[in-house]
Amino acid sequence: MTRISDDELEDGSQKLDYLASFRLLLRYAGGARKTFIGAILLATFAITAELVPVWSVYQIVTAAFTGALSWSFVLLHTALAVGAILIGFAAMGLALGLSHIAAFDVIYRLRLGIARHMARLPLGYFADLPSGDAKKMVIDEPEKMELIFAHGLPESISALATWLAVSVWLFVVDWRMAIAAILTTPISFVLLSIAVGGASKRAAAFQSAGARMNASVVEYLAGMPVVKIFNRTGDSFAETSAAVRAYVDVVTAWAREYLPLGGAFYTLVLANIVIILPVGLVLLHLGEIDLPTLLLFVILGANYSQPLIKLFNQYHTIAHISMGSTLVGRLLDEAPQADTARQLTLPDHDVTFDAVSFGYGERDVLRDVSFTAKAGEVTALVGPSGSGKTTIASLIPRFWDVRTGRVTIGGIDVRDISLDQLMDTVAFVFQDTFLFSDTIAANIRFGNPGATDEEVEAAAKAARAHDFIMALPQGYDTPLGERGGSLSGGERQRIAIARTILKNAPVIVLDEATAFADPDNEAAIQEAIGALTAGRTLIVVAHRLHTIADADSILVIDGGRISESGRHEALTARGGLYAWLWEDYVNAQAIALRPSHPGGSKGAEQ
Ligand SMILES: Nc1ncnc2c1ncn2[C@@H]1O[C@H](COP(=O)(O)OP(=O)(O)OP(=O)(O)O)[C@@H](O)[C@H]1O
Repeated sequence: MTRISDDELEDGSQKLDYLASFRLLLRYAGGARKTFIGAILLATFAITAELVPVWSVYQIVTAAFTGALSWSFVLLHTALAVGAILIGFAAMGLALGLSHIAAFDVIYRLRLGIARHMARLPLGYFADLPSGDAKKMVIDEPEKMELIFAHGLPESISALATWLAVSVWLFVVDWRMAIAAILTTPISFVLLSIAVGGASKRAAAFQSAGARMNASVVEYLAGMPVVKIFNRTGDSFAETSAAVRAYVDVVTAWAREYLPLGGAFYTLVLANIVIILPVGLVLLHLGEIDLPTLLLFVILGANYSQPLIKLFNQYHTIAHISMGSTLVGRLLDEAPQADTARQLTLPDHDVTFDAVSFGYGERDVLRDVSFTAKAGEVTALVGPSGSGKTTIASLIPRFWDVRTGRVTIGGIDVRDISLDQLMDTVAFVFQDTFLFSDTIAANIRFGNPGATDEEVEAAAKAARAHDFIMALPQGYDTPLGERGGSLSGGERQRIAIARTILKNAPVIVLDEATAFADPDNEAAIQEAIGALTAGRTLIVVAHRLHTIADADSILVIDGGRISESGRHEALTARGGLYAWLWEDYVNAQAIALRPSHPGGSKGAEQ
């Protein structure tokens, strides 16, 4: 899984992988490599050009002391200084332009790579991935990397290159003064590495506290109806407020640990004047250096470690972004689902499970499941909650792959059928119907983008959805709210069935919703399902047992195994688990429909 586990989050000692973003950069740089190198060279040139005025002053002062000063000399060096400033300014602008072009190129490729990779992961993976996480991976995290790729990288490398070049120059001018100028730098770096080490240990806790705070606020807002109905506003807000407090605590602890040493670093890096000046004055007094050299070190030496501050300011950006880049890296390392380009002709559309075992992670859920759902028949999966019915259904379109055994369609292992062909062959109606924020017609047409208006309407009629659609003010052109929120649950499911009818897939898997038990809707949904059946392999995960009393085959799932199978009459007569489930169901229905419950089954749902 790409999410950082709770244990990792709790354990603040998890170290940051500072190179995570750079690894992604190398992987997706492609043709942008040259542009990046160009940007770095230009930025180095620009920063070096900033030193020309200092060099010019040094030359003028030296000339003044040696008696070689002339107006033309001063003018030449002034012109050089001004020219260098202008050229440096232009070069830096160009460097940033290039680094942005390269960064957006890499981020575009990275986003595409993540999206392509996600499309090749088992579909079940997304059931476990909160939709916010998916967006974070594709949109937000790559976006943040722009700060590293477009700014951090060229600025850091050019700052380091410039610092090294100036160091060499200072050593060439006078090695003793150069040592005096550089002396505080190693000490300040030792302090910084201690500060960074301490802060990086808290990085995971920092990220997790931030993520929890966000999640808590979003949940608080999203769960407002439930919070209000149960009158838990105070408790619920207390939890959100605790999450915000926890974040503040982590940030404060981080700041307390980082700031003293971090502050000492910034002070020391720029404190070399306290060494340069006394050492310089002694050497001047001894006649070892001349005044221009002392001035050069005072002007240049005192500030020359400034680029290093720029470099280490990037540390915060990199630390902030590395955790996200690590998650993106882990997502990209998830094994994709094996696929084949072969287009096969399936001899028939019988679906067979052959000694299938499967589990989520370490946990076994299905054990040695074998059955055949015949084309043209209705096969029902029934059993207690959590017995594995939905899991069996989800192995058919390869939402997950089996652990052992095989699932076949027309005798061919689903893993040998291309994913494209498999998706064309199998339609899956989910318990939780997903509708897009688009018109009703567009939602139905999603099953077959080429369908005409007449075909869309015919599918809606077959799904018993046409009448309620026509009763809406804009009919088929009625826009739906987010996730179809403006329709009732039963209406949403009939739209989903219409979409499936239009898809016209030979194998249909229907994970029956439990929630829509009001009699009108139920009868309509039953008729809609009837329309799906003709000539197809229909596999229904059934909760309301009377809906499958006529099924050609009923498989009773218990603890991940098939405990019984047969038709309704035979199974009820057998007196086993199915008979018990049926009796239980009939009793529950009788209670729900008793006149003392005016709301009927709806009342029972509350
Ligand atoms: N994505 C998942 N990750 C981990 N465990 C899962 C996942 N999906 C289901 N499970 C577990 O697998 C077992 C079987 O779940 P499944 O949804 O197949 O049961 P079910 O018979 O369809 O239940 P219900 O009738 O309540 O829908 C359950 O214990 C469930 O907690």
